[in-house]
Amino acid sequence: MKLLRAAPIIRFLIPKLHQTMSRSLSTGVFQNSQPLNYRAGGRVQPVDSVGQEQAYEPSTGRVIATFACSGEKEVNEAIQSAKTAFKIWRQKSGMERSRVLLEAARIIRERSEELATMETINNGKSIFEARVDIEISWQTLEYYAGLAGSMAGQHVQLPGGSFGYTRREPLGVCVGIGAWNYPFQIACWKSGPALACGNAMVYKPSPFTPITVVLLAEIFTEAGAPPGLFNVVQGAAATGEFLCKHAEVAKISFTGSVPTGSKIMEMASKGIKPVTLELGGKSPLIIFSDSNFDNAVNGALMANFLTQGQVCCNGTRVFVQRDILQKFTEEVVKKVAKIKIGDPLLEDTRMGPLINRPQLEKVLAFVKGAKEQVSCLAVKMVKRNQTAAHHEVSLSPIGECRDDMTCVKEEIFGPVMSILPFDTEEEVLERANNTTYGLAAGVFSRDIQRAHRVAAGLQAGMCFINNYNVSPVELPFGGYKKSGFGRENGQVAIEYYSQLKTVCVEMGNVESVF
Ligand SMILES: NC(=O)C1=CN([C@@H]2O[C@H](COP(=O)(O)OP(=O)(O)OC[C@H]3O[C@@H](n4cnc5c(N)ncnc54)[C@H](O)[C@@H]3O)[C@@H](O)[C@H]2O)C=CC1
Repeated sequence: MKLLRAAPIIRFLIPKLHQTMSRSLSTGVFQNSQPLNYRAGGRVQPVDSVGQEQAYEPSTGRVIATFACSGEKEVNEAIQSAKTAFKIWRQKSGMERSRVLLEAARIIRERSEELATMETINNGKSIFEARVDIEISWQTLEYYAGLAGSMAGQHVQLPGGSFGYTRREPLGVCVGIGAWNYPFQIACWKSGPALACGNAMVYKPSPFTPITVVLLAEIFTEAGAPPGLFNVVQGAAATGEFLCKHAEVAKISFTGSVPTGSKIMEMASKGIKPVTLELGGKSPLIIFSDSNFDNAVNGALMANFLTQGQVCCNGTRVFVQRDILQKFTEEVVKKVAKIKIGDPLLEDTRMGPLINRPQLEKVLAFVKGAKEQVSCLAVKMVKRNQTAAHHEVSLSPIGECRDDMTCVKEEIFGPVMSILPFDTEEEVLERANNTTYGLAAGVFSRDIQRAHRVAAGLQAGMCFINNYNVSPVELPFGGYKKSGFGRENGQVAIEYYSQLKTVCVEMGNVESVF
């Protein structure tokens, strides 16, 4: 997400921007020298491997870490480590778990500048955005710390003084598999509710971004979590499959692409394991001509260009009512031209490089295809450093698109906004819903009845009215249709990391029918 997450906090952070941040690392310096797997409360080298991966600093193209992908034995070691911790952790009261999560949140807050810097180095997003991600991360742990103490069942009176009650119990060892666009934040979105419910976790980050999640593991240990409560295995698809197929795993929570989500569901089905799938999107953002114009333009920028456009819930199909189309497009183009692209560790940069060369090429292919089909109103190509393969970004609001264009139908995962004209509410709603995805949607209008009516008609799990890409941890987040199922954030996430036991108590004698 995904920066669904950021806007209120961005406002909150602006004053801090002017402070001079003491930072020991600059671009082109960091080199990982420590083991990146974590189990039983410490960093370890994996006991076996299925190949090797390299992680890059996107802004320079430098290799910053080379690591072994964990094999079946190492995955099993991590799961056994989690099982050991689970036995201790599940016995703790909600308040005891809460204290550990609060302490972890406090440490993240204290180390936020260091964590944000590492996230920027490994992911390429601007330091400004990385700070927001870290802020959301500790807020997530605080929120679930708050819920941990109040998880409770129901008491139900039955005839003759008998009664029943329900207990909300943890699932066991949960697996988290994360994407590269929000490495630290996704790990907190999964571990926060999982640990609050009394589970242990084995987490596999994307091989593109292996660094910061290990810092999270260390923070949980420092905060007082039993050794093995949060473990990290590194690797790509093969390692992920060992995790998904392991008999002792109770649940899988995944963030990533639709094809991988489908494979994970298939593997989970063999063991009848519950899954939460947070997948991609091609979300619509509908702008009516009666909306507050400046807000609508700003909303469209927030919906498309955070984290270089690599956000699953981005509103990449921007439907604009025809009478304001030209003015809107001109204003967007003007503002896009001013976005400061550059070294992501510099304070005034708002857009860094894409995650890697293949992602850049994928985005450029979409832009090329679109240019052949429409007259692009603006395509800005930036090549900051010819020698660094990864250090490029393409920024493109593409004007007057049609629904049948590839760039309008497929998830690009880059800084490309497609602008589509529309005339009526009925027409735009039908076109907005004409997609196999359903993660997010937005509507800008001053007509409150219309705004709510359109939100009710949109087939998406997360709808915004007069804003876009804000996601406070208090609100559930997740998709409709091929964008997945299950929810992260909000109170409801507790239901996805726990199971309900019913206890039926007889206060009288057993009346046998035999
Ligand atoms: N929903 C979202 O937030 C995200 C969506 N995406 C979409 O996915 C595209 C590809 O990005 P990727 O990182 O390659 O996504 P991916 O779906 O291939 O990988 C996501 C995670 O799943 C793991 N994985 C891959 N294959 C697996 C398997 N067979 N079993 C278990 N785990 C497996 C990966 O190692 C990674 O940790 C992007 O271009 C974008 O369209 C990517 C990142 C985040």
